[in-house]
Amino acid sequence: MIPHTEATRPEPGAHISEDSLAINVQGLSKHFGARKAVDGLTFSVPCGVIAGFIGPNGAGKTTTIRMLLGLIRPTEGTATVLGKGISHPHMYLPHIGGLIESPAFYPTLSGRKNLEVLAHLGGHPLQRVKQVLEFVGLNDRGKDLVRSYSLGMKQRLGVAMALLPDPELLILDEPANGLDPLGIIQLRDQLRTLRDQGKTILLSSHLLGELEQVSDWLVMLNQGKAVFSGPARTLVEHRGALIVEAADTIQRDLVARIATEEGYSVTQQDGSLHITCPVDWATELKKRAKETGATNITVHVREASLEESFLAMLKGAHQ
Ligand SMILES: Nc1ncnc2c1ncn2[C@@H]1O[C@H](COP(=O)(O)OP(=O)(O)OP(=O)(O)O)[C@@H](O)[C@H]1O
Repeated sequence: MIPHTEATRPEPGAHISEDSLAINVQGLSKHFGARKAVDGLTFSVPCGVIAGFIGPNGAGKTTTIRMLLGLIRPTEGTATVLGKGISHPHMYLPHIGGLIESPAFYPTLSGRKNLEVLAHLGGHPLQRVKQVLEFVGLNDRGKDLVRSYSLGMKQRLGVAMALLPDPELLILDEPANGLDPLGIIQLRDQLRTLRDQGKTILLSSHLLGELEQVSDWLVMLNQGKAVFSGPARTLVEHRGALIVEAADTIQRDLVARIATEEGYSVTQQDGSLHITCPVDWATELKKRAKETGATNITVHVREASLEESFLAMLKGAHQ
């Protein structure tokens, strides 16, 4: 499997072959009694991207991650991680690093010692401990006992733990938990560095602004199902808005009618029309406006934020 670099990272809409997928989930379900935590979930993540994994509380993100890490078995469906089926996690676990919920440490050992113990157990070279401590910015606190660490420092140590095996794929569940704003910026840079080394990162977070800045790929979950899986650009471009200024009310009404007939929501704001639609519909709108005689209009394109896209997706708004 060839990891994607800056040059080979998939472009929006590019066809992605199955063997270039780091994660491929097909119809995966996990039921806890009558509760369907994950319900026929299908999505994929290509190699070499940072994939944001988002969804409201209880959407099934952690349950999915637990299945991908081989911690629980699915009720139905299949998935592959690095090309190997999740029914045989020992085939791929040595190549992945995971951080899920609050990682467990030995509180009475130092951060460095915790990593040394894990390196020993996992058969990783001891020099990795220094490298990962430096990478997460904990080198000068490495000698301190973990029980004296702040929440953010424990999160950093958790990321260091996940990096110990120099994994091809990193699965991080809420890694920004407890990090201060500087820590979040540093984490973002660290993730980009790892991606640029060719690694794939699946990252769940409630901080949509953060995910928006760092994700190449997005998987959105709601009630155990994927409501979107694809390049991040596609989503925000698709969910944008057009702000139309017209020379007079007749032309404005003509434009409003074209958009309404197309099924898009149209509102008036400060004398302009606000059309919620894919931003690439601007060309079609201008053409049709001209045909109907609205020749003196200006169309501004406004891409939606990830938050707006996410909310619209959850409401099942017109695409
Ligand atoms: N072991 C379990 N037993 C019973 N129900 C569970 C179990 N684990 C998860 N659930 C339920 O499955 C659903 C999905 O939970 P999950 O933790 O996967 O969601 P999540 O998307 O990670 O949520 P959050 O963003 O709040 O962490 C929830 O309704 C949860 O209560």
